[in-house]
Amino acid sequence: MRVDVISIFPEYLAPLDLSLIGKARRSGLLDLHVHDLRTFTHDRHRTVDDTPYGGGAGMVMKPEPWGEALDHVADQEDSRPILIVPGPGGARLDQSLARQLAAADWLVFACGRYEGIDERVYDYAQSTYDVRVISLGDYVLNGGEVAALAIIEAVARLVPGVIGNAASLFEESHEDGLLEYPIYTKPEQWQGFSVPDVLLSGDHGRIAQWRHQQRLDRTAARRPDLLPPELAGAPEDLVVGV
Ligand SMILES: Nc1cc(-c2cccs2)n[nH]1
Repeated sequence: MRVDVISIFPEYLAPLDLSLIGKARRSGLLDLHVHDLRTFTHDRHRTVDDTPYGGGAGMVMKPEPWGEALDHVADQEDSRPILIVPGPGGARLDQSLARQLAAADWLVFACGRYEGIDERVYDYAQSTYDVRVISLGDYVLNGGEVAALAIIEAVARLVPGVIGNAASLFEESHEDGLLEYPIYTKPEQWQGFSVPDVLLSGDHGRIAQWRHQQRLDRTAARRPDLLPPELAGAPEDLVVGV
């Protein structure tokens, strides 16, 4: 998978050199390119913003640098990339959308700052990109970089080979609609807390059943909205492993 990120703060994307994403870059699984939007300005002050037409607070990101940056990125390949513009007004990222994006060959991220990007950039990009506005949730960040990091991590870890043990992708929260079961490791006793006996039993059938029930209980307690319709609204003690 190829990923391009355009930002006025390219150093914000430095964490992508770390851990599993960094390893995927070095192995060639992830072809990541970060671009400084100011590269595509031509004035002495490398201006990327200006006052809003119609008045209002704050500044708007000028269309010209974005147009040049998007043309520069896209003209290196002949396929049609997905352009992701993180924003609070977009489609909310969830595991299903992350899986969809993980199937793409090429993602390009436009990280807005200030009050946002001139609307004509979204219109202009349509001819070359599949434009998507994606939100992390109903709260406002100062810029798209943090959202881009989150989306890239959620997507890249689903690319085959990025996570060494693919089995660990299953039974994660939201992978199949339920939250994950509690996990434990050594020591058996810690600060007066014990590991549940069933996990020490060696009875894999009982362990699987206990873990499934734990997932149902946790989902009923923390995210009842995720429960399947047949269980939605059932009192917690009746959400029995099905
Ligand atoms: N979910 C979300 C995205 C954002 C921003 C993206 C770019 C500027 S603000 N805020 N909240």
